[in-house]
Amino acid sequence: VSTATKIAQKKFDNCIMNASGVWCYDEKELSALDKSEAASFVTKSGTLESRKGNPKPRYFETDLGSINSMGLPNQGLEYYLNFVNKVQEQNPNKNYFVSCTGFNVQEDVLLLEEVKKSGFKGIVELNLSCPNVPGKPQTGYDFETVDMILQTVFENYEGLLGVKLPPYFDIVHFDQMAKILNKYPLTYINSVNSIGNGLYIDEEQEKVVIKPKNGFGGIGGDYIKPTALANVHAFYQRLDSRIQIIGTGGIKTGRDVFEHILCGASMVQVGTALMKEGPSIFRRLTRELEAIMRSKGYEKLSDFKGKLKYMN
Ligand SMILES: O=C(O)c1[nH]c(=O)[nH]c(=O)c1Cl
Repeated sequence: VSTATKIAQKKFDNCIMNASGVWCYDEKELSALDKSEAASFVTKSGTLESRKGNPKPRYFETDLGSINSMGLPNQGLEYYLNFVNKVQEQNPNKNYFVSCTGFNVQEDVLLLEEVKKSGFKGIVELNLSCPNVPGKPQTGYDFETVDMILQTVFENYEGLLGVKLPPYFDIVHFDQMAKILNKYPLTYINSVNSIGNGLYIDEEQEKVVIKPKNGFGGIGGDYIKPTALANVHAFYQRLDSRIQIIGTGGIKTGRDVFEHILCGASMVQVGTALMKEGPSIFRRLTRELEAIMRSKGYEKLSDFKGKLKYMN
């Protein structure tokens, strides 16, 4: 049987979805994702109460990516749980994600109690890496706190739960974080969030381009793909195989999807490029990935997942 026929017969499970924060603020945006070719969707990170977020302009697109300092604007976790529970009922064969984030461990526990009370059957993404709430550090860079949060959260929460991590830039930090993560019954880790506190400048006006934090914001897009691939692969090398990896960062073509999977990702999420192109991007990325797989004779993701070669 020809390779092409084999691929046609074993269409791989779609593995592409949105990154939290992009095209997922309200029911309208989430419904558009649900209608698209995306494998699933994740909501904007919900907090205990709804939030307006930082003053605008707080998002800016560049040729190579984006800078954002949204400040966690969201409708509140309850809104997202109500909506996703409804959608989940209509599509039992899809696994939906709800993202949430507290400002301390007590809030994280309250959020997960709210999830449990709502009867949510999907996957929770605990965001440990928002870089844009003035005065709040990125939890993911405080290893002891991450350990304490996961220990506390898993004392009571039995559902499917993953964590959204910031990018790390030090091999010892990969070692230390993996050691902590391997202690817990995590469904997955999502690596990476934006690279925090970058600065993009309008040279003509000699000015920053976003209002919050004197122009400092999280960087996404082409700028961060090498960092994202390194984080995905570093955790792939270190985590128990029971913990899946969602790869996020710098994805705008089928090649980028292929590279994230080659580094060990089981699924990928698209942020900046989705913001630029809209939900039709999922059809394009799926087609481009299929073409690459066909040209290499791969039938399913496991044929190449994590199989990045080193130079011997
Ligand atoms: O400013 C934001 O809302 C934001 N922006 C990001 O780039 N990552 C996050 O996790 C969040 Cl929560």
